[in-house]
Amino acid sequence: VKKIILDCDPGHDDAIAMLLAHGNPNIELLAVTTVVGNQTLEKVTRNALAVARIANITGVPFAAGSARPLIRQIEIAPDIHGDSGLDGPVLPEPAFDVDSRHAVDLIIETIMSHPPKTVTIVPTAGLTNIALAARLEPRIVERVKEVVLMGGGYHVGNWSAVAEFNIKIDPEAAHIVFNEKWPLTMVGLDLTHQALATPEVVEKIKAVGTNPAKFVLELLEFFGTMYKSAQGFDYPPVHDPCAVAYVIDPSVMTTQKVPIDIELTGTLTLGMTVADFRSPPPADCHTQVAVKLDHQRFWDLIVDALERIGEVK
Ligand SMILES: Nc1ccc([C@@H]2N[C@H](CO)[C@@H](O)[C@H]2O)cc1
Ligand SMILES: [Ca+2]
Repeated sequence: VKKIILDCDPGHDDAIAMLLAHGNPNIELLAVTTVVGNQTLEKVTRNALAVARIANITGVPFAAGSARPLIRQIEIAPDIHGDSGLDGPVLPEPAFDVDSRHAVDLIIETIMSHPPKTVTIVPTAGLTNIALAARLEPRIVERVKEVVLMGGGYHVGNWSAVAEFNIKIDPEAAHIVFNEKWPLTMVGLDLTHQALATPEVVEKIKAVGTNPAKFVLELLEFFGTMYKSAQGFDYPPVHDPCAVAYVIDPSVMTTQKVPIDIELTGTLTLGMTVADFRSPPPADCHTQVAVKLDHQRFWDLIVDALERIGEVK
């Protein structure tokens, strides 16, 4: 079983990533932490607790983290996620309250209380909490098993011509995270733009026939409408579950070792994840990018997770 910390900003695709992590038997969700991104910290935290209620996630601490990027001004994404950050479905009242600890403290405590190389960090949002954790307790860098994040893109951008939202909203935090020597897998837009929720996928989810599945359908409906109007996609790319899917079964996508660094001073390129494919990667290269997704197997994992979650009233 893979033990993970999910650091997220729900967010339609973050919500589906949480359901996948909760429903898949190979994953143990140790903690869920939130950070400003798709919406304000308050909104994404409330959304995370609502998803926990919908999926009946219990016994897992949910802690709120940074309300702002390290240095820059807040950028949110209402054009895609709406004013609540999880527009579309009616959200229930949370079943439990957010943990009293700060997300950064919960991340550190979780990693330091488990054996070395047993906990995976799965960020699906801006990297502010992860950067702060590495600065507050540098020992987590050696101790984590790996970082598997949704973010960046080696040839694709969505928040600028060349930068992806999770990186660009806090590029200094991303620079810290990508330059620590922990094993890091970047599941970027190059990969996640293949994870389209096509009508066939929607039919399979509909066939599950439970309330959590209905919630996912309502998320995809809104997300799809906004993606069409804002970015001209016929079907929405569901980014964040791709990072969880890699942790579940690395063979669900191909990867390539490549040095990556983050642009901090470019006028046109701020927040770009610059992958240097030029020469064979150095022997000590600790980063890799995700390239090709097995679309069928990816969506089968999500349908399977929903089937295992079953009905929740
Ligand atoms: N336009 C847009 C902006 C932000 C996101 C969020 N950021 C990442 C994709 O860029 C995902 O984690 C998703 O939650 C998705 C689309
Ligand atoms: Ca996200």
